[in-house]
Amino acid sequence: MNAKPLSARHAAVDLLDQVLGQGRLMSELMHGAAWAAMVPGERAAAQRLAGDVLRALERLDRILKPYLKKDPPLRVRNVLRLAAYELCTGGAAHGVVNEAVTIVGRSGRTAGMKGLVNAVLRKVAASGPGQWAILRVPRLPDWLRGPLVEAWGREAVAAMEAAHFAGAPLDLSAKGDPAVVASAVGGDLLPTGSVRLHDPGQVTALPGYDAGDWWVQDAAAALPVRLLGDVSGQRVLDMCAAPGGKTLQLAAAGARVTALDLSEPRLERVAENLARTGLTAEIVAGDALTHASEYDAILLDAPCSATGTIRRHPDLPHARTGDGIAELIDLQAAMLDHALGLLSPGGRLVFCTCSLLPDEGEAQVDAALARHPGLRVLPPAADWIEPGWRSSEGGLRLRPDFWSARGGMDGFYMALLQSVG
Ligand SMILES: C[S@@+](CC[C@H](N)C(=O)[O-])C[C@H]1O[C@@H](n2cnc3c(N)ncnc32)[C@H](O)[C@@H]1O
Repeated sequence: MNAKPLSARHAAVDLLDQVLGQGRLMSELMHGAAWAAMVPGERAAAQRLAGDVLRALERLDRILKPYLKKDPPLRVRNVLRLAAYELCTGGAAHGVVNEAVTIVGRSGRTAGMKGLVNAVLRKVAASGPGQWAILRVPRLPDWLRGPLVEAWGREAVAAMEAAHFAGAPLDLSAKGDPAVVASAVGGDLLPTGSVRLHDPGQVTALPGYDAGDWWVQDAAAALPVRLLGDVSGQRVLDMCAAPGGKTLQLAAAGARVTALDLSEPRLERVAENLARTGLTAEIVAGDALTHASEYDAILLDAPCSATGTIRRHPDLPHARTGDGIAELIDLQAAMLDHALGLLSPGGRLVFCTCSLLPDEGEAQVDAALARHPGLRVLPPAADWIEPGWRSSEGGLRLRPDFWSARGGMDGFYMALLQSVG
């Protein structure tokens, strides 16, 4: 007999265990038989619940602390965190507490703590909602908070933390006229041309999904391609292309795109996205550091810490520790150097990263200017650029606390480069 599919809460606790216990990212985890057996609505609910708990982790631990004399095993703590989140945000106590006790009871290693879970949650049901309303916005873990405070100051980081806690709306990029997409899906047309939905429901059920009229892409992530200007008919290399949001933009703008990426599985997503939208690009599996050809323009969306995407990936600050960023910085510099050698005379290159760390953005461009005497930053010219976005070396710095009244944007850095002489 087949086992009963996991409930959303049970699957959410499994996700929390692996993110917080093993440093895994949620995107790596939502595969396999147990996930496939779940009803789609339950899968989405599990992902949402785990994400909400990770956003609120510090606040939940503060609420639970007075009721825990000893530190419980991680799984029990995660069951308590999830239930506390639901109790503090309007969940019905009976159902929430019962399922928490059931989940703990399923494993011989935790079954002995059913009574504790029940008792703690009864107390949280009474006092938690009042505390929830007054506790501070959860802070980022120290490995990230420290460098961000150094780069942007305490006030800016507090505003970023508020943006991370608030989560992100859904942004779409249109294949054709964004005003038509905005009206079809009932979204807002942003000044930069993206379409924003605050309460989208199921993405694949939105009008125009099957027809490939749009794709999901954060408003900030849609800007690097726009810095390249008119690419119609030009040979453009999307040097780190997968899953392909920027490839789609380039193809929709009429470029002859080569979509290069090291990861074949990730390139399958590029192929699927091209097929759904009816756009074309040459897909190449290969290493950006050895790729050889010549291009009129190159988009280098380099691998990075992804610290700009935390609004959408609240698991990242908890699953990561900051290890490996120095290697990424070296890789970004090597990719940039190699990319400059692939440009035809007068060719343009956009370097960008979805990072909040200046070492992966402003400092990377400063260092490239020092290494390449003929290299220039071309200050981007577009009516949608706000003065506060410009950085001193000539690039654009976007942060999650920008556009707060509109619902924020991902953190991103981008600069338009050209070699002269
Ligand atoms: C930030 S993601 C790219 C996102 C993509 N531009 C988009 O908009 O959908 C970075 C990509 O770099 C790829 N990558 C990492 N090392 C690489 C290498 N040496 N050569 C080519 N691609 C690489 C990764 O597989 C990953 O897909």
